[in-house]
Amino acid sequence: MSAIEIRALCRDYGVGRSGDKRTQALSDVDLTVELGEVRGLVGPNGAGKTTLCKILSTVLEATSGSAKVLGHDAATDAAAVRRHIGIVFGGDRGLYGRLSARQNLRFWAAMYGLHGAPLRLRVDELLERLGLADRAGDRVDTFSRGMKQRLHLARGLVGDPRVLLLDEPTVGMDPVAARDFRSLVGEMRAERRTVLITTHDMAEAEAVCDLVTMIDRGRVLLTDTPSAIGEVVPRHERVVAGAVPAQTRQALAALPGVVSVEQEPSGRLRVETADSSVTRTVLRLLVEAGVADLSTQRPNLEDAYLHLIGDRGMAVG
Ligand SMILES: Nc1ncnc2c1ncn2[C@@H]1O[C@H](COP(=O)(O)OP(=O)(O)OP(=O)(O)O)[C@@H](O)[C@H]1O
Repeated sequence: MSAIEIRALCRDYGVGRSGDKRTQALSDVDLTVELGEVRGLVGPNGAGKTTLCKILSTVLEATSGSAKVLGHDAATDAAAVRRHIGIVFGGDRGLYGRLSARQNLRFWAAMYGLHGAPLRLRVDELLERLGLADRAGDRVDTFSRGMKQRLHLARGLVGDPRVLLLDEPTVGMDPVAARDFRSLVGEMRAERRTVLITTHDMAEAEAVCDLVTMIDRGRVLLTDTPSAIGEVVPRHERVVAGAVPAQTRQALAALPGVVSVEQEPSGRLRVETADSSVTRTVLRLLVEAGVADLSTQRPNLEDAYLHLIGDRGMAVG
């Protein structure tokens, strides 16, 4: 049995009163996520990621097709699906700002049917585990975004779910908070929980996901490991160099086998080459010109995203 099994899933949003066109948010989506896997779902704004998460979490019905969690159908067996999933959204949605972290968690634990000593124990364990114990009694509206996200994750874990849906979990977090959050996702994997994480952030998908599914305009484009997806872009190698003299830059641009020479926002020069022998020539030229700030790169997931989807809805960094 797979953790998530989606077959021929379609979802249309209705016609407005003015009779304007229906939006097909999901078209014939097939997706299988195995137990214990961390799967990324990446795509631009409006790709259908949230719609898919909503169907899996039983708050939205599909127009046709099926979505199953641990073998339970989200449409016909919603109560069983809800018992097995935890849902974590980005931002402030779903937190009670005027209550403390502990009060929030106790409320949700009660919603999951816990009470008395087991409820208190579970809440205190989660506060401890997510590094919120020191601030457990403080109002949530005094929390930083990273702390709110950890509280969201605690909320998602309160029912001890086998499957976690994380919808843009690190949106708006600073890099340190985002890194901490990603290491928590690593812990979820170590506990053999299945995680489906939607993100715009390619670095995040690359850092935490076993497999990534790219989706655009409601259709699945491809599913593969982050590094294999990096391979779908033309296999140019890349040299990035800082403080390159203008003369050397011109010489590089004129070299046969150099595909492009561009300045990055950081001011460094990015040289794409057709193959590794050209890369060696580029490196030699740069070293001879006294350039010390040098690195070589292979295409990554972000390049693949831009190649396949373009820069619609892309959030970089
Ligand atoms: N309630 C709704 N009524 C009508 N159309 C909707 C509704 N919700 C979503 N849509 C449309 O369905 C499509 C998919 O939206 P969805 O929110 O699932 O995308 P997304 O990939 O989550 O985007 P984002 O990254 O912006 O959150 C979009 O064209 C959107 O405008």
